[in-house]
Amino acid sequence: MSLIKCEMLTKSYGSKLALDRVSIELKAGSPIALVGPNGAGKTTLFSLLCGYLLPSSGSVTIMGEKPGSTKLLGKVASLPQDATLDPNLNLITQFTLFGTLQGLTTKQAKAESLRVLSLVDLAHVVEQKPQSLSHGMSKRASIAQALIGSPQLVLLDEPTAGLDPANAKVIRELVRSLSSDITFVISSHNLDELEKLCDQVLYLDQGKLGQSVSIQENMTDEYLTVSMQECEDEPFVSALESLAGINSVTKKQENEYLIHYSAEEIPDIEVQFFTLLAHKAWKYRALLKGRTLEDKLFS
Ligand SMILES: Nc1ncnc2c1ncn2[C@@H]1O[C@H](COP(=O)(O)OP(=O)(O)OP(=O)(O)O)[C@@H](O)[C@H]1O
Repeated sequence: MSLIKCEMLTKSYGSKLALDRVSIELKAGSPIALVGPNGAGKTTLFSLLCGYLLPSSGSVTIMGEKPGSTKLLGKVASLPQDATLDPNLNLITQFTLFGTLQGLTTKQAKAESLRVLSLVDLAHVVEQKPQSLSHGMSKRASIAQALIGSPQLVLLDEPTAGLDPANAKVIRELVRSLSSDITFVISSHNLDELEKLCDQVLYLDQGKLGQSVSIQENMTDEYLTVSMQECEDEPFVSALESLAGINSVTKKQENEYLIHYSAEEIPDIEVQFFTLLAHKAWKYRALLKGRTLEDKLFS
C-alpha cells in the first residue's frame, strides 16, 4: 500500500490557487525531499497531509486513510515551520500530555517523553520551560515532539532553518538514524542538506508538482561534478575535452565544472581524470558522481 497518495489534489485560499492538481504516490522508505521557491505550496501540501486543511478538490490518503482520521493517530506526525511549545509548561509535563493524547498512560507517556528528548540530547533540560532553551534546543525539542509514539511518517517543514551547523548536523544525523523505521518527508531550501539525506526529491513550483529527481539514479548518470582549487578555465576544459569519451565540460560556477562523458567509451573516467590532474599538477577540492541537485533542478 502506498504511504501517501494524492490525486489531482488542489487547494485554493479564496482566489489564490496554492496547490494545483498534484498527483503523486509515495512509498515508505528513505527520506523524501520537498523543494520549491517561496510560496510554491510546500506548507499547504504538508497541512493537507496532516489534515489541518481540507482539499478544495481532489483527494489525499495516508496509508489508505484520510488525513486526520483516528486510524492515523500516532502514525503520522509533523513539525510545522513555525512550531512553538507551550511557554507555561516544562518540557516533560507538556510532552507527557502529548503522549497521553495519543492514548498512552501517564507512566508510558513520561517514559516515552524521556526517550524522545534523549534522542535529541535534551534529557538534561526536561524540567525547564521552553523560554529557557536556545533556538537550536527549541527546534530539537519540537522535532522530539514529532517523534512521540514512534510514528511511521514524519513531515518536517524546514527542520534546520536558522540552526547553526552543529545543531543542523544533530538533526540530520537523527533523521538518518531513524529512517529505517520512519519515512521522513522534509521541506527545505537547503539543497546540499537534502542531497545528503534524501533519495527522492520532489519539486513544487507555483502549486504544481514538477520533476521528481532520484539521487540514486543521479549517481549512475554519465556526469561528474568537480570543484577545483584555483584553476584556469581554458587549459583545464581543453585538456579534459581532449580525452576520448568526454562529451563536454561546462563551467557551472567559479572553479566548478560539469563533465559529461560516455561510460562505454571511458569506463575508467576517475582514473583518467586523476592521472590528468597528477600530470598537470592541478589540485581538486571535491568530486561528485552525477550532477548537483541544484544543477538537476535549475538548469
Ligand atoms: N491562509 C492563507 N490565505 C491566503 N493565501 C495563503 C494562505 N496560506 C498560504 N497562502 C498562499 O498560498 C501560496 C502557497 O503558500 P505556502 O505557504 O504553501 O508556500 P511555501 O512553499 O510553503 O512557501 P515558503 O517556502 O515561503 O514557506 C502562497 O502564494 C501563499 O501566499
